[in-house]
Amino acid sequence: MTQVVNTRAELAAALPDQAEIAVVMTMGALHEGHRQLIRVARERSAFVVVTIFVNPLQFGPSEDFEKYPRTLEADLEACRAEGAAVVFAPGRDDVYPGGAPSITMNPGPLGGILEGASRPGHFSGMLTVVEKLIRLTRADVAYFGEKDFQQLALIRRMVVDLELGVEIVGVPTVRESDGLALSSRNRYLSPEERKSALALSRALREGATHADPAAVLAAAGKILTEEPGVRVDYLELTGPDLGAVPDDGPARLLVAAKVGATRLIDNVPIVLRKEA
Ligand SMILES: Nc1ncnc2c1ncn2[C@@H]1O[C@H](COP(=O)(O)OP(=O)(O)OP(=O)(O)O)[C@@H](O)[C@H]1O
Ligand SMILES: CC(C)(CO)[C@@H](O)C(=O)[O-]
Ligand code: BAL
Repeated sequence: MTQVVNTRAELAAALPDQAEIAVVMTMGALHEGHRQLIRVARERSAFVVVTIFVNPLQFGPSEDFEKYPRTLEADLEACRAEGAAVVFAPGRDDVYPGGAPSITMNPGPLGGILEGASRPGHFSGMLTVVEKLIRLTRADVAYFGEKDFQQLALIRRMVVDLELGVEIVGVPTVRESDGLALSSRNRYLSPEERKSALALSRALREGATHADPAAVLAAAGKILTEEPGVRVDYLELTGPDLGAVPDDGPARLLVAAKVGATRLIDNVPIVLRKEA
């Protein structure tokens, strides 16, 4: 039985004293990517809390907070089907009882690059709510998708730097059979735009067939520039922790682009090899 709670008092009353508590945080409009996070959490923990909250603090003034898809009934159905113990779907006042907080998280240098450069304030708002939700849910372990790779890296860093005492588990990106990374924002795409959006995953896949950094970026970049419906924000190769590109070994290839009015992100792991 899945219990649905809306206030922090109801949430506190629903949490167990003994069992391990796992949390999957979402902004709703649940898809197979979210469901995979819940399934992975359920494999280990009997008590999984799913949070559904469209956090105003992480949206810029010209971003899509108002039009972000809200599909609560279908989301609750998905949480029930995946065996969540509790769904916490708070209102704004339950998360920010004093109104917009005056003290927020500083994401540090890692928050200023890639997504952070394009979305000022986004990571501060994201970390602020994630820290709150970790405490409100009394989570022992929290699951996040690799689709939002920089978000995952920042959360790991926050948990270490602030000693939050919660385990963070990353879950590989779930894709459609044609490669498109599942995202709630895919709903914004027209059929034509959806075809263009496939260039992101195609570019990453093609890039990952190369082992030399320049060849990786050239191959991925070629596919993106050949797709007229896509405007690239960044295409970057980094270390596995978003640091410097290693000479060889694991790295990450990340892309962000606008398809029509919709901004999409994707990334893949990649293994670099020194040229002989
Ligand atoms: N395709 C996916 N595979 C695995 N995890 C995912 C996927 N899409 C989202 N997630 C994860 O689900 C959690 C909640 O994300 P969120 O509710 O923002 O969904 P989203 O699809 O990323 O939405 P948006 O399109 O707004 O970015 C995050 O940890 C996110 O990384
Ligand atoms: C982690 C999160 C739920 C915080 O609002 C959000 O950034 C998301 O859905 O990825
Ligand atoms: N999926 C990350 C949350 C956001 O784009 O605001």
